[in-house]
Amino acid sequence: MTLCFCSLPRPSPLIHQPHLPWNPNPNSRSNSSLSLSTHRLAPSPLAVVRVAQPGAEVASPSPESAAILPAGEEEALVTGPVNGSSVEESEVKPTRVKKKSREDEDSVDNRFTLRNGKEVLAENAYLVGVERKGDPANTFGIEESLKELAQLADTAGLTIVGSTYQKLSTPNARSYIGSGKVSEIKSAIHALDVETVIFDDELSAGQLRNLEKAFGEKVRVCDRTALILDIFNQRAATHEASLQVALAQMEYQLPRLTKMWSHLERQAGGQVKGMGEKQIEVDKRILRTQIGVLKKELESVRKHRKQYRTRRTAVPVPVVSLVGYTNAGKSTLLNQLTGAGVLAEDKLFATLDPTTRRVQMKNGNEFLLTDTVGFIQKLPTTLVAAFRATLEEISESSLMVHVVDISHPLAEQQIDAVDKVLSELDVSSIPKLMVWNKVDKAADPLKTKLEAAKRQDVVCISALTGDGLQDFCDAVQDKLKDSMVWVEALIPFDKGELLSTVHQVGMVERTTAQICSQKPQYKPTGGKCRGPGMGDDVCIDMHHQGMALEQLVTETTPQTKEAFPSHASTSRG
Ligand SMILES: Nc1nc2c(ncn2[C@@H]2O[C@H](COP(=O)(O)OP(=O)(O)OP(=O)(O)O)[C@@H](O)[C@H]2O)c(=O)[nH]1
Ligand SMILES: [Mg+2]
Repeated sequence: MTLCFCSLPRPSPLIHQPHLPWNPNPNSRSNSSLSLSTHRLAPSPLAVVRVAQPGAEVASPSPESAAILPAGEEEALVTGPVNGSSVEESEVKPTRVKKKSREDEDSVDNRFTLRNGKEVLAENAYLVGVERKGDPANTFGIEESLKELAQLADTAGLTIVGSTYQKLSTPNARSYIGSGKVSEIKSAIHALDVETVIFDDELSAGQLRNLEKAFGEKVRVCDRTALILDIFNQRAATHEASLQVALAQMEYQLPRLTKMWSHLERQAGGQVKGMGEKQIEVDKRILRTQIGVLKKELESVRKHRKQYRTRRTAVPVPVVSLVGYTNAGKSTLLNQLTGAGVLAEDKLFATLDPTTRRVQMKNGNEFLLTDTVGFIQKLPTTLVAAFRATLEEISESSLMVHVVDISHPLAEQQIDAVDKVLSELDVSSIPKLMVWNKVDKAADPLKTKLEAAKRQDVVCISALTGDGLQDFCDAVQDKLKDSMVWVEALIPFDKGELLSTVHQVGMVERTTAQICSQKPQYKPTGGKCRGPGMGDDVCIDMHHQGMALEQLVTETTPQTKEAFPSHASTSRG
């Protein structure tokens, strides 16, 4: 007889697939929730994207961006998809383009860069920040925050031509920055041919409007939130991600609709003011309806996703989710361990959709590893709320692995920013393991490793070179064990096939020969217990959590439903 000991995972790890069955075509235009969109209400992307239309060189997604085109002789009206994201046909809006001379065409051609398979016009962007004196929440420091904003702008396809910041105790209610700074930026706009001014903090509708007035209507003004939303919009590749981004954009747009109408007012020479006010109300109502429809659709996507994951819980393999600051190396780690081949690049928000893959450890144990969307400081709350379905992957995992880019000068601040977002999610009860990644890039890798060794719950790795991955798997296994309970169980000799399942889903601690006659309480009802000399039964001791073992036996081997669980004695370990 053989007595073995193993552990089983938390009872409800939910498993999912990266591409959901109800989304055969991620860029499908059949999303009914968006059909209410009118061209005026659709959030306008920041980047200008080239469309494949004969005779049209550039399609501008918004009236503002049309203005950035070099002055041309003639105007033409074309329709075309703005940026290839999942928008409805009805959203495809007429956009103004200019027919240009060959010289103009060449110069515009040179400014297009390829972003996520789309050609994006690299507008000249100028960055503006405010350092709030004595603000304890401002852990990043204004220069670092602006550096990150520059990275975001680069990811969105913009060209940074300059930046500035101002120290203020409180931002100006009307223009966010002081009037002197506004004049300084106006000069920079002329000198550097600036087309977009991006503010590092979220601006109110009034501030946006006033700054646009101050800088002139050819200059687009936006904030960090709009930039992040725009990147998400560019990157959304699945139906679910597109829905979530659309919702976040509409929520962001709702209080800012006045800005859009004031633009039209300018065109009409201020003659339609009263009508405009009425129109804003109508627009807001339409937008609210759209938000409601989107929320409903997302709720059904969520339910679908949940049902799908529940079906996969028949074999409760633990799920480990990778969380962390954007660009920390989560996808690289998933690729190294599983060969998933997901996109990993030196850009912010490379990943939007979660991907789950099975990790097989050397000792035969398995866990599922889920790559998730990265976080960032000042992450728009609308985005966190809209990505609820995606972020549920984290809240339903057995273990969270917080991946940190330890070579980054602001690693500590990034850790705090991630913890802040996590505190908004319902994940405080989930065990956490911290991984210091990119140790190969650290100033002193050896010192960093020694520092990690001193700390509990920290593993030092290089996802790129593969250094420390075995330590990582061991640490994951140890951590998973913490969330399991100890179970001692007898497997009847003639139910030996259960052993492989038990090894797969639990952690076998010990295997011992056990003579049934000495432990009559383990005598199986379904199997035949053999006495000494007649054969061995298998008695296992394992960690599991309550129903997991019952589920395992019930759902994977119904014929042993009566025999196995009734002979497993459980105790919290
Ligand atoms: N030197 C070094 N570079 C790494 C390591 N891990 C990841 N990188 C690089 O860091 C960049 C970002 O890696 P990703 O895996 O895309 O990062 P991520 O956390 O998935 O980023 P998001 O999807 O944006 O949240 C890529 O250029 C990787 O090659 C590492 O251990 N060492
Ligand atoms: Mg990633």
